[in-house]
Amino acid sequence: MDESLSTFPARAPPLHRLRHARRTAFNRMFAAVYFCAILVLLYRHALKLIHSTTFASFLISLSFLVSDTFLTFLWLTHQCFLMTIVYRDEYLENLQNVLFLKKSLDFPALDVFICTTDPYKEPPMRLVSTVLSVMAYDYPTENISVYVSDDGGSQVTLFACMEAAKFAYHWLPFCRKNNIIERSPEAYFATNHSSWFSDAEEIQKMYESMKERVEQVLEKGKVGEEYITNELERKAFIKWTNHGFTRQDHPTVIQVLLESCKNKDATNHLMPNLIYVSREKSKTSSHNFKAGALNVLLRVSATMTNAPIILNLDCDMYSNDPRTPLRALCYLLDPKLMSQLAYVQFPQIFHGINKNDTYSCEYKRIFCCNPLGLDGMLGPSYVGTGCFFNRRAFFGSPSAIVPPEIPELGPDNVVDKFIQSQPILELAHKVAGCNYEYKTKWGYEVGFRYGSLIEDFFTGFRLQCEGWRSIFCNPKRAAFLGDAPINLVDALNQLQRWSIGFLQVMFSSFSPLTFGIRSLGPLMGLAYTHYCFWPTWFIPLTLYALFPKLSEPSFILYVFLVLGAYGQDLLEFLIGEGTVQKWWNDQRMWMIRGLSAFGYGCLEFFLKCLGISTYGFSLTSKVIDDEQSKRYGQGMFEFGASSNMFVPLIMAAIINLVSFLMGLVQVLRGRKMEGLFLQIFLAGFVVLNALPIYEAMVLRNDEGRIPFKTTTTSACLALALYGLVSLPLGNQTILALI
Ligand SMILES: O=c1ccn([C@@H]2O[C@H](COP(=O)(O)OP(=O)(O)O[C@H]3O[C@H](CO)[C@@H](O)[C@H](O)[C@H]3O)[C@@H](O)[C@H]2O)c(=O)[nH]1
Ligand SMILES: [Mn+2]
Repeated sequence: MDESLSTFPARAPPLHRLRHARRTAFNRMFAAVYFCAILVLLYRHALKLIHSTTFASFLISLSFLVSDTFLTFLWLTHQCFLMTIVYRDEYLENLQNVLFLKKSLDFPALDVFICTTDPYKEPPMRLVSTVLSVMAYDYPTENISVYVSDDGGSQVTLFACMEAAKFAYHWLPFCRKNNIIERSPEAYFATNHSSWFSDAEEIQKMYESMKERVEQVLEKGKVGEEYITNELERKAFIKWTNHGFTRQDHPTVIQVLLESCKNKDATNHLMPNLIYVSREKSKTSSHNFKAGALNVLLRVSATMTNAPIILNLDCDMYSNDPRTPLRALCYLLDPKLMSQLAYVQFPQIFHGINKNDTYSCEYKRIFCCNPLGLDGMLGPSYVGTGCFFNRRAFFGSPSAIVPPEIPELGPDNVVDKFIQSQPILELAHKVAGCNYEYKTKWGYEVGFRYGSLIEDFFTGFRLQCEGWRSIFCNPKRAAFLGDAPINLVDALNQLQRWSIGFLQVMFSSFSPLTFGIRSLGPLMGLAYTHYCFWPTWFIPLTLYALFPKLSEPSFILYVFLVLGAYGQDLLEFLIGEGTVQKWWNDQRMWMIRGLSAFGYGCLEFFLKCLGISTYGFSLTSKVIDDEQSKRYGQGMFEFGASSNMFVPLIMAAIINLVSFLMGLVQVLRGRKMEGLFLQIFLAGFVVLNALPIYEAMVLRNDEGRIPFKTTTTSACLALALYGLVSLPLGNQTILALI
């Protein structure tokens, strides 16, 4: 397991260390006990099924057996995250020695891919900060090349990149001289550090004036004459004036904004390469969203720099620590690991999350907890950003290379011409064309994987199936920081897209073992959703079928299973530096997602399977509205825009409230508590979770409240559902309730 320590040549100092978490022993024991409990439960369900006397009880027993078998499967898959939890440390100080031993005295070249799509949803200034944060890495600057992919084909984005290039002239020396840690200018100026350095004020002025220009251009939607400073720039922007240049239909635009062998900064240091790429688009071809963009960058960068190491970032994920590439190198340069290692994944960490993370957008499990467990096995999934790749991994398994159609794109090709030379630019344009991949292996066997809306997971999954491994690197100081959605609609839209992706990964790569290990983890939420929400669609039905006597062993089993799962989950969450309140919001959000985003995602997925509809990539908005952000800070739920997704949610909230109140009335009327306990307990639990929903339905007047129309629709549907469910059950249930 500990490949780093045991196999390192005696002379070489270690680059990293691996530690096993002590809690795995407990996890394994607990899993054994829990599994026995599940088996007993399933056995009891089976017995009930065999001995059922009426058709209704047969159906109910069957549904319990089927759903609990499914849950068992989910539980089993989740165990992969808990059985082999590992932690890692890196020794950055030993890197130089290792490079010396390898006789390659310089650090390997690094190509950074940054994706952006829509300047109105992804503010260009955010992109500028992300770009600058990597350009200013503590790394030989001439070895860094930053490629920006603009899927929006927007001149505003190109303008922002040009501004970033000009600002870098001052920013890079400033960071170097003052040893700044926060190298995203936006993040740096947002804190109060500026007064520490004499030149900080001046550079802040430059930053503000750049910001003003970019925002003015954004507002106008195009780059006016007054912003163009030379002929080269004019030539670049002329492309947009061509007839028929639209976002969905335009030729490739590649603009080299900085070339390291030519451009120097204010202190005469070399600058990194900075290249803007907007791939060709046409309405008639499929573009494969982000993975499509990344594959274009993979080829364009191969023609220009072909660095052996690639860092992929989303436009809003700035680098928060200038030594991050060195950290990744501790693995990527490890002689014993490197031939098998496809990528080093850092967690996605979000800033600006409110105190208790109302929408549970930290995704601690997906991005922090689960990868620790996966790292002990084949390695973490690739999550789309903050990931350093070995370029070679995109071209077949570690043992057999799959050559690309032209040798210039191969991982071993050495580029010996200037980036801006005619043949290089010609080839770069050619490989960015939208028909280039036609009848090739790109997207399936070569490059980033196509076919799902979370191509990221798919890509990592494919690499692991090919025999590569990956590493999870989780330093104390967050390596990358990004924005999370701050309203419910955005948070749910994001998850709807993910859930479609998970389903796709699941169905297209079915192999019982890997299937669970790789892709189902996040769907574990369904398990909790099931336990808590099984009753809310069928309250009367469930109560009828559930165990009226609290002393029944099945009931006790259920309590153990529910509390056991919840308890272990809470523990894992707290160990991951979560708080109880955050955990509470997190479990609430799992229920909410189960009732909205997951449901709609599944529906969309099956409609697509049946060929009825198709889906797109609804981009997560990164624009922050002040009022909204204030309410977010106060921890209020922001419903805002009316969305169908809220309907099932509000229905569940109403049904549970009614059920809870009815239960209470029964108790007050003096009925025996025993039969009602479950109703009151389960419905009460849901009611407690749904408090912000009731508040947003009736008590609030601000923009974030639930639209009246959504409330009435949901109430009517809830009534209809109640009628529908009570009908076939007839008097029995009604009697049971009265
Ligand atoms: O056609 C497209 C669509 C999206 N993107 C880029 O993809 C990135 C992620 O899009 P975003 O809307 O921010 O998705 P999120 O749901 O916020 O992102 C999470 O989920 C994605 C998968 O759905 C992952 O790729 C991301 O890394 C992860 O942060 C952004 O940089 C986009 O610009 C493209 O380049 N082209
Ligand atoms: Mn994002």
